[in-house]
Amino acid sequence: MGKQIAIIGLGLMGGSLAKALQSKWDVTITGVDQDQTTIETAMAERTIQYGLNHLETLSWEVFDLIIFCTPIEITLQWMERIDGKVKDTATVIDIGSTKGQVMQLAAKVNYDFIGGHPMVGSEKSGYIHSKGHLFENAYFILTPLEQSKEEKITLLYEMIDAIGAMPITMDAEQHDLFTAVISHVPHIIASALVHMIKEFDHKEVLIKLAAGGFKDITRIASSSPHLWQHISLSNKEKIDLVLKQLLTTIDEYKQRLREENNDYLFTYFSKAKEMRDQIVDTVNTDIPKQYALIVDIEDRPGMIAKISTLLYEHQINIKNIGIIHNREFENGCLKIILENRLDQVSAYQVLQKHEYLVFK
Ligand SMILES: NC(=O)C1=CN([C@@H]2O[C@H](COP(=O)(O)OP(=O)(O)OC[C@H]3O[C@@H](n4cnc5c(N)ncnc54)[C@H](O)[C@@H]3O)[C@@H](O)[C@H]2O)C=CC1
Ligand SMILES: O=C(O)C(=O)Cc1ccc(O)cc1
Repeated sequence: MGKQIAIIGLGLMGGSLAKALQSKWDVTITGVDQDQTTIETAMAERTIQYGLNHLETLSWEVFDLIIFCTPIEITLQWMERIDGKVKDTATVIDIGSTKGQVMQLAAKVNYDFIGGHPMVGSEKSGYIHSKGHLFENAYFILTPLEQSKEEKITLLYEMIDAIGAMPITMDAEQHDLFTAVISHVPHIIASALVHMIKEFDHKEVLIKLAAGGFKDITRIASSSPHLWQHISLSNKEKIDLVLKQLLTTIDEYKQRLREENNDYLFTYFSKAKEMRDQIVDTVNTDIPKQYALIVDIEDRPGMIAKISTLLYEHQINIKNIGIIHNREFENGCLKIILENRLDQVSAYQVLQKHEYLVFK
């Protein structure tokens, strides 16, 4: 019969986790979501064996693993309400984007709660956008308490391995600072850049012209406002600290620009380039960026061969092809480099025609 798992919240993340666990582990999944259509779809697709549209009557004591995939404030409410209701051998986790608040509460409740955060997602939300291979090659952060039991951490390592992700352990404080730096503040800045447009005349023209860099850097401003409102409130101290540091950097730039300090300006951009190029290197060591396509596929044997053959049949030369082994903030995990722009466009069309999810 396998493990009895409850997944609370079957949206983008919960739906994806349910799909991944259903296909990769020996499990019986009960899915709970307030949205009845979500439950019906997940049942029809056999993502879950049992479905419920409210939490009040859930038999918490039957589950080996309970996973909260709800907005953080809902997770906090229910973490308190289930105290005394889960069995001793159960492991309870969440996958929320901030860890300070949940881990403070985890230290008080009388069951074993370990924080989790897969460092992958998208600007979309809801079950409709969920996919079983979302977690492949993504980092999955765990924030255990000092008293967390070894066998429960091991179980979560097994789960992370089963869904194709890579576990990293840290404490909640460190997690919230790191994510403020690499995720939360970048989301705030992306939205600030979009707001900046309205401060200037000819807004419509500016929007029309906003391509290239502006479009790249503001993609994440299209994320769920509800999600980011709650992430912001739930990590306000760390976000404040990081924003302060960022404003110091910008103020210094402004000052040096006024002084026309040429050396400073060059160093500003060259140091940033040097560091940004290193990030690209850790994501993928040997694939250059130009004429690239990203294909959202499952990381399983034969997929590269299948796509290479398809492009070969259409006389499209591949310069390089490889799996991206860190999917954080990426749309897909197979990266293809083409010889030239024409091949890039042709490959894009061929792959789309064969119903691959492909990004330029
Ligand atoms: N969206 C992303 O890219 C990522 C999100 N996360 C975290 O995952 C969690 C969920 O986010 P998403 O899946 O993106 O949101 P979502 O909006 O796609 O899904 C949330 C689901 O929870 C359900 N829900 C809300 N309140 C409920 C309640 N009281 N009872 C039952 N169901 C309820 C909603 O109906 C919805 O289906 C959040 O805590 C977020 O911080 C973590 C990593 C990435
Ligand atoms: O799509 C993107 O770029 C994201 O930033 C997705 C994301 C959103 C929230 C998280 O806690 C982790 C990842």
